[in-house]
Amino acid sequence: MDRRGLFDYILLETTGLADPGNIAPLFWVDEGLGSTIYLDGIVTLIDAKNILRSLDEPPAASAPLLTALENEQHDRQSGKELATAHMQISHADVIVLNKTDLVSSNDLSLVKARIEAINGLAKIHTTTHSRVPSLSGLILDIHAYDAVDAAALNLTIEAKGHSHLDASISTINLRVRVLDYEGLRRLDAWLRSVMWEFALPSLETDADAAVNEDVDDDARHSGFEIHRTKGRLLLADGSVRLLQGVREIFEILDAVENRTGRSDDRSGHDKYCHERPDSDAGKIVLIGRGLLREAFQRSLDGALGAVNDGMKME
Ligand SMILES: Nc1nc2c(ncn2[C@@H]2O[C@H](COP(=O)(O)OP(=O)(O)OP(=O)(O)O)[C@@H](O)[C@H]2O)c(=O)[nH]1
Repeated sequence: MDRRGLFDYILLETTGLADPGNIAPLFWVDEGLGSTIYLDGIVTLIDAKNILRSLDEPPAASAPLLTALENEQHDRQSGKELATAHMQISHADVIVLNKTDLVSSNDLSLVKARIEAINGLAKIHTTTHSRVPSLSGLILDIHAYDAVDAAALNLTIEAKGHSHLDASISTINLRVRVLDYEGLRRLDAWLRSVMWEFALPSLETDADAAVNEDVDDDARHSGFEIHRTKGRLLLADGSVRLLQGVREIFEILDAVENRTGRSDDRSGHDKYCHERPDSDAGKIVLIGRGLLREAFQRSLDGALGAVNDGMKME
């Protein structure tokens, strides 16, 4: 970086065994530190012919060189274990699904469905010989860590609807009510519990939350892990905040958006958008292992509580 201005992009190709979630936080540096590098996004290249086998083989066979952190993560897992291929798909912002000429269109549909079941957010480009129509916007300059496309969040799951295809890992979509500042504080606390403690706050243990007799044991679900987080939060003052996260690191940013709900670039963090987007609720999308949508939704609703309905702004 001493040679400022000489590089347009840095494209880091990891080994086929790398877990992108260990690497991404290193490059997702706080702007306050003055780094001229930012994490643009994670692109995963998939071999359409071999991917299903890679997803189904046990982790020990697919990833013999696990780091200590990965071992710890595998130890935490219950049920079906994750292959490295799962990690590389779940963290991807863009997926290049290559060698499509080597599979039938039927098999290609199965592969796509399986990928979408794991990661409902990633944009998938099908290719032969990895040829994409252009690099910019598809592979480079994707701004996956600053923009949050409202339409993409809304489409996730509902439209794709393959959430049970992969038992190990999935994408879930949570509704978030319009938030006042207290609600935003509570959401932040909920995210910290979920991402840092791997604990889903239940209404029974959260003294601040309203008592709800419907809560049962699965509301306090654990043994999950979250790989990627994205969200759009609507505030009662009409502004929009964006949520971005990878593994235990997350950030809530002010958004600049136009009417379509498509967010602008990083330069706009300090300004607020006062356009109310079409949908009447915020959305959080989580990608990870062991995510039970109903339990997460109930826990989140409970954590946000009645204060959230008050629409009080300071
Ligand atoms: N039929 C067909 N062959 C392809 C395609 N893409 C790559 N290949 C061929 O597959 C062979 C192996 O290449 P890759 O699978 O890309 O190997 P790689 O992943 O770069 O290998 P490593 O980086 O060592 O992991 C080469 O002969 C490529 O020409 C494709 O879309 N269709």
